[in-house]
Amino acid sequence: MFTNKTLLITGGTGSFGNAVFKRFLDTDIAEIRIFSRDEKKQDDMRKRYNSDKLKFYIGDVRDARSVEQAMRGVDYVFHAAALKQVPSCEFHPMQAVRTNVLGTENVLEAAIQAGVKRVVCLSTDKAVYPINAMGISKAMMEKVMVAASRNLEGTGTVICGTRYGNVMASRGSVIPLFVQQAFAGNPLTLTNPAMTRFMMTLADAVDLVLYAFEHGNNGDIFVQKAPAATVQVLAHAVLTLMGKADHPVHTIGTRHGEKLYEALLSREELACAEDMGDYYRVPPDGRDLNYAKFTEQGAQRLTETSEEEDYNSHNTKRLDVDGMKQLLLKLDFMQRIARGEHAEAEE
Ligand SMILES: O=c1ccn([C@@H]2O[C@H](COP(=O)(O)OP(=O)(O)O[C@H]3O[C@H](CO)[C@@H](O)[C@H](O)[C@H]3O)[C@@H](O)[C@H]2O)c(=O)[nH]1
Repeated sequence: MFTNKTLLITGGTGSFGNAVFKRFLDTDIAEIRIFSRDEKKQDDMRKRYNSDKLKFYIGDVRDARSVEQAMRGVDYVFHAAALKQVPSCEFHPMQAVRTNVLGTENVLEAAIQAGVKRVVCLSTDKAVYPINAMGISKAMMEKVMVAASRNLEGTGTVICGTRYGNVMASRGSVIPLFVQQAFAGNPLTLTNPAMTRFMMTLADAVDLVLYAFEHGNNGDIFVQKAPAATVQVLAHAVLTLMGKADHPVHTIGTRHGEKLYEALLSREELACAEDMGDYYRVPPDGRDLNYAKFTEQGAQRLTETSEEEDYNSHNTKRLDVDGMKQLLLKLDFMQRIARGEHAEAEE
């Protein structure tokens, strides 16, 4: 299916990069290029997978030349390189602009120049109604992606995007933190018990990106319909699975730049989204820059009085403690923790 094809993954040494290349490793793809700044992780991957298909490119999406060099002869791109920590982007917003916005421009320009066939850009729910620098920079990344996709008719290049929410048990996230606090005999720290988050596994995130890869048209953004839970439910589910249902839990308050709930689609996007079963597809705004058209043609389905809501972690399917436990047990990490073993966070 992918004979003689070359795939490039920017940010390829990260958790997503690792998960996605494994899906391609056993196909007939000719080459998978791992592009990242991280020499050490590249070396670890080289030794660990020892595959002729894997090629390693040291570079930075901020450095257009490094991107152009890695892009030569590439057919498909997954653009996963990003600054994604909320606090660090909050303190260094221009670093988020350089990597997430300008870096994306570099990747897309290079991909178009090199005649790449398909590019999928990875975004986050934090880009919808953004309130922190990370989300704002990702929202701009999406705008750069959609704008670039407008000029591609007749070129053979398709650029589209995905948004996903929290990846359960990813490194540095709340699930491994709760587990570690419970092991250490410290109270679990809840920011706000009523705060909700979409719950997705890394496998779900990869499925979503591969769905976009297969079905995306220029400028489309795909999201997966996902369940959500409050952090209180999450904490109780983790503790019950560890056999520590009575472990103390403290409320510490909302952190800087955090929302009570996340949205995967804005109200305006949901109004024109195509329901594809497990996914929503949001096509780009097809109006051109002709001023009259842009200002006079409103979205048909949305009026000021329309009751249409956004798609968010408060109004999606809500998991109770049992449902949350079942979902947690899909994770290798949680299965091991539930058996009383030590486990590292999902990659
Ligand atoms: O001690 C803690 C830490 C976190 N939380 C809550 O747990 C939820 C998830 O927090 P966390 O795992 O830190 O994720 P987010 O801050 O939502 O951000 C994650 O999810 C984003 C995608 O939405 C990624 O871009 C980020 O890199 C990743 O850290 C939130 O409601 C937090 O308020 C607690 O209750 N107690």
